[in-house]
Amino acid sequence: MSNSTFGLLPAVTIRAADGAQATVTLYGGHLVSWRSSDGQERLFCSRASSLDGSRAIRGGVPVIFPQFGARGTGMRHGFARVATWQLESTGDADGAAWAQFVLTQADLPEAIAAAWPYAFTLHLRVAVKAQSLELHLSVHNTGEQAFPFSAALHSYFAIDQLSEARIGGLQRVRYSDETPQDALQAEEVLQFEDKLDRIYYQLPGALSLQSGSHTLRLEQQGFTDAVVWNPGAQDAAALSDLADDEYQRFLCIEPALIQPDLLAAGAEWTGRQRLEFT
Ligand SMILES: O=P(O)(O)OC[C@H]1O[C@H](O)[C@H](O)[C@@H](O)[C@@H]1O
Repeated sequence: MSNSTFGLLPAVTIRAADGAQATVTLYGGHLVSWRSSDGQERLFCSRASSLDGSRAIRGGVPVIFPQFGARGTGMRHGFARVATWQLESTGDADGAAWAQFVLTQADLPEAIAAAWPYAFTLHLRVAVKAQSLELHLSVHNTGEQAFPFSAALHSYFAIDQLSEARIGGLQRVRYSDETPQDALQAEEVLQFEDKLDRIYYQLPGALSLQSGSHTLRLEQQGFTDAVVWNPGAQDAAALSDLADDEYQRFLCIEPALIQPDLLAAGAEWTGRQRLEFT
């Protein structure tokens, strides 16, 4: 483990013995870089992103908690991605390097804590080895009152070209988008070249993302749903923290728990994702 910086943000870099590495900024508990053991950067981060703690990082893996998007009365996508986490522990296990980060109610600025007055502890564990990455997010209700929450890992994967990327594992899965009716995906492979913003519910199994000669397998547990998002040309142009052409270079595939779950006092929820390139 070494301390580093990413832009102006303090960060922690972990390295496995085989060369796989990951960098997480304390701001957001945000995984900003994942290099598999072949040295390839697997995550996208916008060259126009703020990297000074003034707003969420555009890229990497933002942690979404306690609300997804505008589905609630709180901050868009919640406060976890703009709060400052702490490094709790690091280590090695079976050739993997890991680091665990923690965020509690006490770490929140007063106004945010007042607007969401529940006692909680979030843990994010990041582990890398060879061609794989494991992310564990847990939510612990440390208070005496139940609270509802949604959560997601808003991963931005680096791809060669949007129009050529292929997502598998979504056939016959129900999704919602901006149209009024939910639909079932007919195609075996999802391929698109401009804006797409869908929530797929109750995934039956693993997903795959093929880009160039690489195939990424995505497995998730605890997170029941997955969001697939790319802003496309027009929305990308309207995002000040994304360069106009950059939408072609990433795809967000986000393990998510969209319908708020009610977490009882003392209870804990864990969502896991395992990513592996083949
Ligand atoms: O711009 P942000 O707040 O980071 O949100 C970026 C995107 O996140 C999710 O993927 C949503 O489904 C999109 O509707 C949203 O545009």
